[in-house]
Amino acid sequence: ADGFPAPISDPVFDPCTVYPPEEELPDQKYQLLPSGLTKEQRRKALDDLDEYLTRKREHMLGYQVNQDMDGYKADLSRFMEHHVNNVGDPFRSGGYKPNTKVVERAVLDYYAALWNAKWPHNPHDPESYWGYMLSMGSTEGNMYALWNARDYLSGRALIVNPTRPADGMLYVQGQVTAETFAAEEEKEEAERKRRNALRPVVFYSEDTHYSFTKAVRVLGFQTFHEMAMSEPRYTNANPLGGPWPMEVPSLSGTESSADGPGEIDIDKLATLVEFFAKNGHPIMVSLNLGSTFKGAHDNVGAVCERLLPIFEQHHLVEREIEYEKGKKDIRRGFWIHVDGALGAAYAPFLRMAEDNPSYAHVPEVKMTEFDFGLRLPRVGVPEEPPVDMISSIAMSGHKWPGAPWPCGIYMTKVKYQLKPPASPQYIGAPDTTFAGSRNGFSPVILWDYLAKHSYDQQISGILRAQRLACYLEQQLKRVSNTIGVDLWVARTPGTLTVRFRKPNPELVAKWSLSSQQVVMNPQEKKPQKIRRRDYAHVFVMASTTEEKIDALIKDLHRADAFPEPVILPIT
Ligand SMILES: COC(=O)[C@H](CCSC)/N=C/c1c(COP(=O)(O)O)cnc(C)c1O
Repeated sequence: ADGFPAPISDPVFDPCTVYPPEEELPDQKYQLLPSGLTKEQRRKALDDLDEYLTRKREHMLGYQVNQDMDGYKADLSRFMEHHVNNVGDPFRSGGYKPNTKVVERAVLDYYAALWNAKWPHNPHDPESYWGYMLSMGSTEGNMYALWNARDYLSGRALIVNPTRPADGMLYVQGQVTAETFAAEEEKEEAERKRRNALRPVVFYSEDTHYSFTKAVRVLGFQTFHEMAMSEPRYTNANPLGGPWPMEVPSLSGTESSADGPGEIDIDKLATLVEFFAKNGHPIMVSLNLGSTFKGAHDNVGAVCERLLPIFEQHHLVEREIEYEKGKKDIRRGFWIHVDGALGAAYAPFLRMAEDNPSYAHVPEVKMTEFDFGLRLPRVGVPEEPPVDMISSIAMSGHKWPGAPWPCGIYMTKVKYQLKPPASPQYIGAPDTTFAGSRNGFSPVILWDYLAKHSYDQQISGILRAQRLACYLEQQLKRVSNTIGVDLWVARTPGTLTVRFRKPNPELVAKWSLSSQQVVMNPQEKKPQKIRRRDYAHVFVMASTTEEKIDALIKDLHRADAFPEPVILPIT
């Protein structure tokens, strides 16, 4: 009608009638036209968006992301003038020169030092670290860890035959040499285990982030449950008894894991791992350091101490992988990954505070060792060097540190690093990361954050947050007593989040409260006897203040705050 070219295709119906209504930010305002928008329309739409985001930022309490943008705008807005792209390996300059790889390397070195890795990166030293900054959040880091572990444990070598064109890719299915199982009396049994030796199985707890379910699907990496269901000899042999659980059970609370601390049940993990290890399968375990809903820290140290003897017993500490006739490689048969999306950013500083009396920090629970420095003596062969137990760590940059968009770090060691499946000449660097084009702004954001916050400031920051989480828990308990409603207030010791009964939708939206429904009695077979609870949680981050908590508490005192029909009086 306005003489401009009409849209290539008209909408079959008005988008504003079907998309989820955001009263505070109507779709209408953001519809784009072939003619573009006038300056006034653009300005108004952007002003409204800015106002909405400002209001939400000031009230965001429900997710583990720091809202404090720490003045990045002042320092860094000038970088919006640049198209940066860190395509290719961070440690190779590559063909695309407008990149910030020098900054990315500085950030990676910083965390390598923090996580007790051998640094700087040296491609010729198997023990030195390798890593890269993620263009997504820890979903990418965890997915890369699963890919890394899957190919490492299944004996695959992505080799580029020097005589082939540089982008040649060849998967060679390695074989675990017969010597590995030579001690087995029964040859047929040894042969069966040898066949399993390149069929890895992954374990993670029921409190693990949903991105793992997605990642194992994408990668075709079998969980222990899927392996058990696909192998007839395993299907009815769950060592825990009864049907195989989908994930490793978490520790139980008074009734079930629903009201438990959110940590993995190490006894059950060990029993499940043992079952597959004794059948010859290599093992991947992912552990949470700051779990999604309860902020729980799996006891990484205790898990490693429990599993190493199992790995020793079933030839999973050192295995010979034969690529081609006579070409052998000694590899691990286990991979422990730490999903430190939230906690890998602050756990080192908690451990420093515990070890330094000047911080007068008496922890509710000591923070577990979790990084590349975690080494355990060999069980069967004490003369051998101790075993470094952790193979990879993922961390989000937008959670505890608080980047303005998803980003993070994946870190492993050169000895586990996949040879790049392709070496495209046109980027001038090996394609060792997950993404093609990679965010080059995130390294600058994290660099600026780390340049501004000394270790001392970071220690004080995490101690403040822990104290504030305790304050929040007390205040919620007081609300519960004052209004005479059981709000099921709970905080796992040492974590930054408090969970409680989900309030009404208006308050959930106002404070961006993340919520989750749990079944309190999952063993119950009669549907009418199943008891569910709707929980919300607040995460205390650097941007969380006592004032914000007090304002939330005030809202929770409102008569309509908890409209639940069945409100159990305090017993
Ligand atoms: C419900 O909360 C979440 O899904 C948040 C990310 C959203 S924050 C706005 N957690 C993501 C997360 C992830 C995925 O990280 P992202 O890809 O950065 O979202 C991996 N591991 C753990 C333990 C996580 O908690």
